[in-house]
Amino acid sequence: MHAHCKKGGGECYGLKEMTLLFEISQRLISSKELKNDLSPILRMLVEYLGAERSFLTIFNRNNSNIYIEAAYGMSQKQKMLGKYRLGEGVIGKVVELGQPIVIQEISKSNLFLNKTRSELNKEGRELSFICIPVVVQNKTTGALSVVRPFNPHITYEEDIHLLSIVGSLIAKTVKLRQEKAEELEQLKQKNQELESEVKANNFTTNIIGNSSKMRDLFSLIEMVARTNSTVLVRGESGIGKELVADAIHSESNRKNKKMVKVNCSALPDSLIESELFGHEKGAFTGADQMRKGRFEMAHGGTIFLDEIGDLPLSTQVKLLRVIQERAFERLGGSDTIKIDVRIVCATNCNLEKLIEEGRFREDLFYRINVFPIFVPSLRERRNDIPLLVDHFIHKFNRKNNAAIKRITTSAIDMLMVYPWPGNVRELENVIERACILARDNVIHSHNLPPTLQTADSTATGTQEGMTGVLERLERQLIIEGLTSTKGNISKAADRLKITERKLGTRIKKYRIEAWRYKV
Ligand SMILES: Nc1ncnc2c1ncn2[C@@H]1O[C@H](COP(=O)(O)OP(=O)(O)OP(=O)(O)O)[C@@H](O)[C@H]1O
Repeated sequence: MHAHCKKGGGECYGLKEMTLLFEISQRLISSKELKNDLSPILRMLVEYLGAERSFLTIFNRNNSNIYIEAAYGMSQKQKMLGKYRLGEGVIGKVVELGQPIVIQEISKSNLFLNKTRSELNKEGRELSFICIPVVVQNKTTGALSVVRPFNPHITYEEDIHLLSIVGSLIAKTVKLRQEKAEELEQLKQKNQELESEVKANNFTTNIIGNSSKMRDLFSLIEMVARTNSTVLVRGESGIGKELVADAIHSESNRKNKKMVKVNCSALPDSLIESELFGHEKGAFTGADQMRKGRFEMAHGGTIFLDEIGDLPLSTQVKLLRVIQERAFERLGGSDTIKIDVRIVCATNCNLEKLIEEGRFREDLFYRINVFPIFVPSLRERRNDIPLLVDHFIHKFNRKNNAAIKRITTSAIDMLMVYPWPGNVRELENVIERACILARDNVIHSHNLPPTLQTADSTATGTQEGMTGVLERLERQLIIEGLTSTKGNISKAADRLKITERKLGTRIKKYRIEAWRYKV
């Protein structure tokens, strides 16, 4: 190397540099740890060259950022500051062009950005910056830089030559670091995506809707969630009242505590009290152990009382006391239990009418009606239908590992005009059924249930005659009855004001699959 030295003098490259290269290669051969830390090599470079600092930057191909991977002679803070875009400053240019760049006197250079905010001269002596690309398989993986006092005895070709040899010695390690960093970056990105998915998985992604009515609903939920007020969620069946209750809990500061759900209509009157308030051992025949009730279980959290209109009058009195005093006794017990619980109730009943009929206590009504939230029916927000359909197709695909891609315009048209007595629940069922029937991963109008087929789409029109039209109407009414009672035949018969037997024969006649409406 001495032979290449263009200028004479003691600072000329020579044996010293040969020794440096030899030592670097020795270190690379013997140490596995260098894979993790390149700074010993940078230190050697600085020491042998009498340089100020040296650093290695790596190019991240995922985001085109170049950052300092290892350095010697720089603080941690300076390292953090050393971030460059492809083509930005000296380093960005070296990586972009794959060519070395030398800046003789950095204090006079425009290209030298000094992002790391380092000194631009050393005790009055100018500093030079030499940067070479680290190339692996013809691709620039990073750049190796040295900042050292300006030395008029050394030509820059020599600097570049020496650094290029060091660069090729460490190239493999740099490549590994690059891959690792990119992998890390990808994981970070994935993590961020998941995090935002979880965040986005807040109530507005669970409760689908973009109509103004739904947006109003979202802001009501947000407002009330933060308080401890009792909430009454009202609206038709299958409309998403339970989702609203979930949202109130998950948006509240009780979200890390339990949410206990009780369906007041699902429990026989004889059991509801012990279910809600618990019982002591021996409180009644069969009570061979003490059992905590749902209110106790919900302590610190939220209790959701669904179908509150179905609560027997005797239990209503007790509930009133819980709401007023947050206190109760277990069945058969005398100790008063105090609880801290947020109460959310829901109903699809006309509570005002129940009060008139003496089936619901007026005082309880006022206690639970502190903050009523009305959930709009699907008919009132038809423009949400396409969004909901997409959501349910996605949900079905995920659940069944299916690949339904789309729904035809004519099928969507049919969904848009249907009155949806069973609301979103009915729409969900219709889409699930259509997904099962879809043959080419596309939902067509013929995959939708007959109730949705209009005269136009079935091409019957008035030709079917009065009996046909009446039968269709009868069938539709039965389906609506079943939908609104979740497939409960006796309740549906009640609602349709016909006997259960009569409803049974009609269901058979029209080949209605009543089980489909059970949820
Ligand atoms: N806005 C919505 N976005 C997404 N899914 C919804 C929406 N509304 C309802 N659903 C879905 O419809 C079904 C019925 O919802 P939910 O049980 O909350 O209704 P509900 O009003 O409580 O009914 P009910 O009064 O019969 O208890 C659920 O599967 C729910 O996930």
